[in-house]
Amino acid sequence: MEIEEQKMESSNSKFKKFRKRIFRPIHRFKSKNKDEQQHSVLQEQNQKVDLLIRNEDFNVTGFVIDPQNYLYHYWLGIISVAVAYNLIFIPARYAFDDLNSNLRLTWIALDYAFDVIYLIDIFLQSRTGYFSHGLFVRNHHVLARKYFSSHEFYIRDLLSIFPTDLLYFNQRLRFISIIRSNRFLRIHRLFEFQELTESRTRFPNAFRIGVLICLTLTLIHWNCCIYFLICQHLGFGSDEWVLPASAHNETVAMLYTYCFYWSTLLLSTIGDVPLPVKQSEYVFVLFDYMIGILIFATIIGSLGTMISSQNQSRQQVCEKMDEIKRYMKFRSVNRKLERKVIKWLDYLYTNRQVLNEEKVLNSDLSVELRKDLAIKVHLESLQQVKLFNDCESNLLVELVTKLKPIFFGPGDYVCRKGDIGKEMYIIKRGELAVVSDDGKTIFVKLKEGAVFGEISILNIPAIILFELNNKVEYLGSKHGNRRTANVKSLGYSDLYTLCKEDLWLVLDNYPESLSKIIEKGKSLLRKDNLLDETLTDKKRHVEQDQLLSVQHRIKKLMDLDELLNDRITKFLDNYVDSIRSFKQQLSTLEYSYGTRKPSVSVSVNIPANTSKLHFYDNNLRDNNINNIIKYASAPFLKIDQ
Ligand SMILES: Nc1ncnc2c1ncn2[C@@H]1O[C@@H]2COP(=O)(O)O[C@H]2[C@H]1O
Repeated sequence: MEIEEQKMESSNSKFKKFRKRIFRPIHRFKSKNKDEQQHSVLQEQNQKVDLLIRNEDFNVTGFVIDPQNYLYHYWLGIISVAVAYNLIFIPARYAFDDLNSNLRLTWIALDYAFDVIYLIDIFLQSRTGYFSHGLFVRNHHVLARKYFSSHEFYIRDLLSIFPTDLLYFNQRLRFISIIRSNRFLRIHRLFEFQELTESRTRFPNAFRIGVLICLTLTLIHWNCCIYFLICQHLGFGSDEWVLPASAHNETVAMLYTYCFYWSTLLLSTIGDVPLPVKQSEYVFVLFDYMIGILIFATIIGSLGTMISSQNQSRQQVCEKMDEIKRYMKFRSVNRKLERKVIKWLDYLYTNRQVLNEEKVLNSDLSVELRKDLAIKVHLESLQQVKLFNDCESNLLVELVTKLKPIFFGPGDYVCRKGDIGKEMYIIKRGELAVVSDDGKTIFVKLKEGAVFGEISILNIPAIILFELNNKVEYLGSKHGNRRTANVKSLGYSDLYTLCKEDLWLVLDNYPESLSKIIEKGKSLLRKDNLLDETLTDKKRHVEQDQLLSVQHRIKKLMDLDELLNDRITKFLDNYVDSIRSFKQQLSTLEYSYGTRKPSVSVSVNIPANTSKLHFYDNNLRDNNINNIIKYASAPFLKIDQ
């Protein structure tokens, strides 16, 4: 009895301990109020996040692959070949037994070579970095831990390399390829390769068509294998639908070709194949037709999308052109101008793929990427510009981001003599000319890389500096900020413009380059005798002042503003003080003289920097106290007793 009681007690205490262990957390949880619970949940979450973001996760600890690297892409290509091999040859070898048994050694070699690739792929996946909180995790311990604890590893990758070939030792399953079909599980790597290539290729549409063809051929191939298996199962020549009895004597190549042909006819829904006889045959054919319709719809749909996406830009262009034509008709534009506009649009839309460069560049790109792209596209052109030859490279980089594309047609004037210059031009493509006023005589031809329109925006001038004795004097360029010549486009030309404000904003930070550019501008003017060099020292000083950019002027104005504020504050202080003292002295006056007419002298205490105010102190003598009070609002009065 005692023993039994002891047993009972010990089992009870064990149960209590067990209960305690199980329910302790629940009790603890119950005891907390809702806020506490939420707090603890948050804390747990924070701890998790803390676990996720540790500095050492981002440290380089060993070999790690960056998925954005081309090496990763190449590897995906290799593993995709291995997957494709299995997808194609496992069903083929299972269906066409001769193919399997005739080349047994080759298959064994290929199978295990690709298995090695599968194994390497597992290793590489465990070393593939990823982005966490915007940073690249490159600690291989962290990567491996994450990969080997993931479902994907167990369900897809490990299972796909599971050595099912061991079943070969079973007499009934000897060298039956289908037992290796777990290798299909690695198909996600094939899709990954396809997606990555699609996003990276320069010919996405051609690639998509290629993928579509491969997919269709694979489906036809599988269907062909299934058809052959069904024929084998039902017996060759057993009815009209299956392969004829003579198929026994045919080579594998011939049998495969026939089955592939049959499968293509069926899946492409062309038909023209023997009608099914047995129920199982009907079911198979029906199933095939349905798959065929799906394939057909996918092909047509994909091709349609591709073609329409290619035509989309052309269609948009046509719509725009129609709109402009409608407008010209509505406004009764004459035929000549209309023809010119149409010709221009035609050139613009047929020769230029990118219509709105700015829009494209400003779309989804970061500021840095936009800058990089602008540098790549324009820097070379800007480096060719002689005006900027000796300038700092950073200046060019800054200027590059300010360039804007502009196009001109044959005979278009880019600028006319006497116009106010607001931008300079860099020729990207095409030919322009400096021409006489009537546009017939060509003085100079300007070609690719040349720059023009810089003179009027460089501020070598001030338009009018002095107006002494009714005589207007000019400094620097005799034309001031006006265009010095007519520039005409000879054919179609692509130019980049750089506007005056942008240029000066950038040049502000590069004073050395600024003086070099000004010197070059002067030498250009000197060549055409457009530079007034009879500058006195004073004029030079004024010239320099004129060269100050808008920013400098704004800064000066702001300084002036501060100075003015200071003065006003001082002035107000003085004003208050003098009012106070005036009131004191006035009350003293009233007290001393009573009702007698005061005889006072008023001295004006004006702050040094204040302009003179006219007070009529003589009047004060004649007026009474009220008059004095009236003048009290004037600040600078000091009344002596
Ligand atoms: N003889 C010339 N050779 C090359 N370019 C010129 C010549 N004369 C004028 N230009 C350019 O034509 C431009 C007309 O506008 P700008 O005066 O601003 O700047 C002028 C120069 O860049």
